[in-house]
Amino acid sequence: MDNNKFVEVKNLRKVYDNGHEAIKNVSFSVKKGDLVCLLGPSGCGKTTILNILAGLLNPTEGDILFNGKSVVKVAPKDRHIGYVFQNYALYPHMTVLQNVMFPLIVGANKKPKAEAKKIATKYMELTQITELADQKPGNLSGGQQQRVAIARALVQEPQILLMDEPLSNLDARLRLKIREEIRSLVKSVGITTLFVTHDQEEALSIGDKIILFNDGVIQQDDLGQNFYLEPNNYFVANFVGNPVIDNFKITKTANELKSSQFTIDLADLEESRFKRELPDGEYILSIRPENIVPDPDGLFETTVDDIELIGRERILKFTFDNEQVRSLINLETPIKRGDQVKLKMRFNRVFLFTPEGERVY
Ligand SMILES: Nc1ncnc2c1ncn2[C@@H]1O[C@H](COP(=O)(O)OP(=O)(O)OP(=O)(O)O)[C@@H](O)[C@H]1O
Repeated sequence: MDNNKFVEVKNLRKVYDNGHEAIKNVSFSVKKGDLVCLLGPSGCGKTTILNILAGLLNPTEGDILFNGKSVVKVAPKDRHIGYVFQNYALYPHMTVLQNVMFPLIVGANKKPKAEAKKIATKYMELTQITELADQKPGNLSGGQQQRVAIARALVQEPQILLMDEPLSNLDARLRLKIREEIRSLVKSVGITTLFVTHDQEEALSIGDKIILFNDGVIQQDDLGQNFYLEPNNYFVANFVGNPVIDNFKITKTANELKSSQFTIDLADLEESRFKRELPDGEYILSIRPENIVPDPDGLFETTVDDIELIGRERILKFTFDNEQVRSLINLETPIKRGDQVKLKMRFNRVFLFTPEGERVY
């Protein structure tokens, strides 16, 4: 048994009946006990993958292995999976306790009622809903319903937990609280978890690793910090990070990178960071807003269009080639709207992409 490949997805493809190819040759693996976030914009195929893992959808091609064994032909109920749906899917006419016990009192492996109640009680304690046992779902808050759905998914002690945007119906503050609770709960139970979200901050905060998708293709499968520090391509660089990364159109010549307002000597970049030889031509230079900062020796001068306060920091906004660009500065720096500032780039934090999005530096 290879614990590094507790879940293994191999060359998965899904073409829906209408011909839409939602998943295009996707392969990844999940380590036993890890909480992995499947991240990506709406429509990128996250739910399709969860449904294939759960057995609710058949793949067009490819294989899925749990613990080294292919499950493609195994019925959903025999895959030992817990699924928490976006809308919780609780039974409205049942109490919380009846909802949580339900998976244990139906089907071939049903347990005696007393035993089912004992197990349900254990998971209701873990998810802190014991005192809600006799309530109906309609009387519960979103966060409480969420906990019931998680308890119900865990009672069968599945080997894998799938969660599809489980926090999307909660308000911002509750999302932060519940995401921490989910992480600590799944870690204490030790269950291998795949958690779908479109929210990069959520993924960065709870994922042991993140798999970022776009248009049915994996863009990066990595530790959270690497999406930030070493994005694989232009899409990743722009999807992850808040405020979003700054992009500048540049032209490369033999010795220089030239934009409409600044010129960088190629000798100022680190040779070892080039991923390949760069022919002269058009590229995109991208840099995170905290790495382009006011400095009297800056590369270029610009006017501050606007300033946004975000907690302990401020975002300076300016216009470059008709696009908005941002610089992240601390609260104390005495700069105000309308000021002229010179901005300097930390060259070792610059990325270069081809117009097609390939990272070349
Ligand atoms: N039954 C279906 N028939 C045809 N196309 C489908 C079907 N279900 C989903 N799709 C399409 O497949 C793509 C992937 O859908 P999926 O629901 O997996 O995306 P997602 O990343 O989970 O998005 P969201 O966050 O909006 O749920 C989308 O373009 C969607 O329109």
